[in-house]
Amino acid sequence: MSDQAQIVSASILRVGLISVSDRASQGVYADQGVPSLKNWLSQALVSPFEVHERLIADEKNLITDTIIELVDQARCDLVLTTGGTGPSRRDVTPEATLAAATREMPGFGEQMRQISLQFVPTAILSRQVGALREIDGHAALIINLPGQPRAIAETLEGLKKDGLVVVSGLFAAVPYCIDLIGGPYIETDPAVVKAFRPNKKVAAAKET
Ligand SMILES: Nc1ncnc2c1ncn2[C@@H]1O[C@H](COP(=O)(O)OP(=O)(O)OP(=O)(O)O)[C@@H](O)[C@H]1O
Ligand SMILES: Nc1nc2c(c(=O)[nH]1)N[C@H]1C(S)=C(S)[C@@H](COP(=O)(O)O)O[C@H]1N2
Repeated sequence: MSDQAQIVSASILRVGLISVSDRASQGVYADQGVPSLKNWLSQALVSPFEVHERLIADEKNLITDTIIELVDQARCDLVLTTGGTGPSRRDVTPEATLAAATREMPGFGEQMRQISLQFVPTAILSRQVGALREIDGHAALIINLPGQPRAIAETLEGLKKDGLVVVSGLFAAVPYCIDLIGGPYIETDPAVVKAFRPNKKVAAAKET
């Protein structure tokens, strides 16, 4: 690992939240995507964070532009999208995400489908991806989540039984990923999701 990757910042985590929904963006139903994401983050994160919210239609260029704006202008370290990952013609969030990305992080999509299979057999219909957008002096992790509001907690938190983790939630890997791309140090409530950091040097750097 490079020295640069060891650098951790004490600054606030900036999170972009994008709800991708034709009907919620037209007011046909109230958006539950962004509120569910905010609610989950407020329970899971014990370190400071701020959110930048967007509610948009399932339009590929609009989704790509919104991700780019949140990373490049708002300087978000993490962008979570919800909705538009399935096989319907209007579901274009994965393609739009990859259009904004510099590198894909295939493990996020793989793990999300593993988790979701514990809840619904239709998990394999989600084409959700994880990716990085890296620009001069800044980088962000972008993760697609399914549109069903309940899927947000399911995929981020994973499956627990009698207090034990049966399938690890994908957020367990997010803090270390943010460390590695030079973002702020994130701490979670282990009762919601336990952050896993294999490299003790990063944790030690944070304590000094
Ligand atoms: N932002 C949202 N707020 C509330 N419920 C939602 C939202 N997005 C999706 N859902 C619910 O989850 C289901 C699956 O989400 P999906 O992203 O496939 O939406 P969809 O069927 O393409 O419709 P739309 O884009 O109009 O929300 C939706 O049919 C809807 O019941
Ligand atoms: N955890 C979880 N994952 C899930 C679901 C769900 O309810 N919970 N729904 C599935 C279904 S029915 C579909 S079609 C795909 C794509 O959903 P999206 O288009 O709303 O993103 O996500 C799948 N993944």
